[in-house]
Amino acid sequence: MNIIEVANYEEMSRASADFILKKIKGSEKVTLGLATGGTPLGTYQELVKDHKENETSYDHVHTYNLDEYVGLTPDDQESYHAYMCEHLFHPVNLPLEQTNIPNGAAPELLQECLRYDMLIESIGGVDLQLLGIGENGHIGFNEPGTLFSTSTHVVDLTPSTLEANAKYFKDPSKQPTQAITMGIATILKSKEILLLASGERKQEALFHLLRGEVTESVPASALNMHDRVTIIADSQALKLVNSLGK
Ligand SMILES: N[C@@H]1[C@@H](O)[C@H](O)[C@@H](COP(=O)(O)O)O[C@@H]1O
Repeated sequence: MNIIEVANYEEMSRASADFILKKIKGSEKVTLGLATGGTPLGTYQELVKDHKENETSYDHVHTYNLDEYVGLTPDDQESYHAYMCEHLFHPVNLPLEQTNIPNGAAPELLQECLRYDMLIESIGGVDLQLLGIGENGHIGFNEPGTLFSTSTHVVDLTPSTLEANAKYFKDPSKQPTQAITMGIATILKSKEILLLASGERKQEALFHLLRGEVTESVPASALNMHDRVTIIADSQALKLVNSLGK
């Protein structure tokens, strides 16, 4: 695993945007797996800034998001669809027909999971998957205990994940308790993975990922089974690793 330690959130966001831009500029067609949450927001802002300054084209970029809340339609302001349109797709002029996000409002959720998984299978896994990490070590919405062999599935969110993400909902009582997420096996199909972590709240999860055993009780530890993973993390997120792990 390639670990890049940076000073803070802003540096993490710049380094991660540079990493992604190299992929975008280096190929005629590129498939990106994208994440949501607070962590990648700065990265998307940097990509938007670059697009404004350098007119970087996204015409050859196809995207596949990790997850979506069950019950939220794509036009719901609190859906991950809306998040992606607002923070990346619209500002960089990414053709919307080249974007893919699980449909959390699909009438047949199991069928939707199968459709999404086959879509990713059909491209042989994304070229680069961007990941954040949950405080309990989840990736996508794969909660502790998820089998490493899982493909895209519907998940019941744990109390800790609900609590950590409640801040993103104006009315926390409207926060969905289920989500559709790429599975661990789906994520591991990616040709390359970039995981971002910032802040003290992530230090235990990062410690388990980097120094703990590979176990289904820490979903992110599955990344140790992949041979092209880069982690960009700030000093706060690496605090425990640096103090105990050397
Ligand atoms: N499904 C998302 C994850 O993809 C994300 O990594 C996590 C951490 O969020 P944040 O970056 O806001 O800490 O939140 C959610 O659970």
